[in-house]
Amino acid sequence: MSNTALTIAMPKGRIFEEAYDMLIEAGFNLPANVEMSRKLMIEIPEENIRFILAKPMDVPTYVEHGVADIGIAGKDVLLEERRNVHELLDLNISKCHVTSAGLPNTELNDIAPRIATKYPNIASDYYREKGEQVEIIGLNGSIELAPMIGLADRIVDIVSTGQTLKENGLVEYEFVVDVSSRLIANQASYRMKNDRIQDLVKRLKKCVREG
Ligand SMILES: Nc1ncnc2c1ncn2[C@@H]1O[C@H](COP(=O)(O)OP(=O)(O)OP(=O)(O)O)[C@@H](O)[C@H]1O
Ligand SMILES: O=P(O)(O)OC[C@H]1O[C@H](OP(=O)(O)OP(=O)(O)O)[C@H](O)[C@@H]1O
Repeated sequence: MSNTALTIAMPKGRIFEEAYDMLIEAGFNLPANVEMSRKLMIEIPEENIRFILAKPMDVPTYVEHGVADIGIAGKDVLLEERRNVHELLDLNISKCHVTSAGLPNTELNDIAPRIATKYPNIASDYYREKGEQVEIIGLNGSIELAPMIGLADRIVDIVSTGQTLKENGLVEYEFVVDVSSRLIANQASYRMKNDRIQDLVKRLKKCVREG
């Protein structure tokens, strides 16, 4: 098999640790304490692979533009960003779901209820498919605040343990979509570096935990 260079975009933050553990298990000799350092590029010369550390939402952008051949991204990010990338493998890590939530016992009576979210595309797709007209209010984090202080009637956001909703007195209303992290590839790299990419998929597939 050829030893063409591969660039892999890894998300910093929440997914990083689980993805790192999987790569180590798959035999990639990543250095320890990567996340503690401020380095944004890590080379593994013996594999001719380099890793770039990116903001989770930016990973599909690097991959679509071909500056990374491969990336790891949450399904939420893929649905929101709608980038032209090839989805290779469900890594089954960083599992959570997208939901609508709000204050308990509140009906949506308004003509266009306000939905606060950092996923404007996922939220508008969801309500459009239901035939409901809504006003989307874009936020970047602490989404749960929005119904508590009267900025929105509902939020559309990630739920994992449910602790954030609970601690802020909110309840789930509607399930939107399941989320886990996926291995993605640039469309051209997938064709041109297919041997290398298939080898990577094979190695990681062995490390995917079901359930
Ligand atoms: N509470 C959670 N539990 C499990 N997985 C989560 C949770 N929240 C988010 N995720 C998954 O992890 C990915 C990255 O989340 P993370 O919070 O690290 O990034 P982010 O939301 O872009 O944050 P920041 O803007 O702080 O970098 C999300 O795209 C999603 O797939
Ligand atoms: O169900 P839980 O286990 O409580 O997790 C859900 C929380 O995790 C995410 O927030 P994050 O920690 O990324 O912070 P953010 O408010 O900056 O988005 C998400 O937006 C929820 O607020």
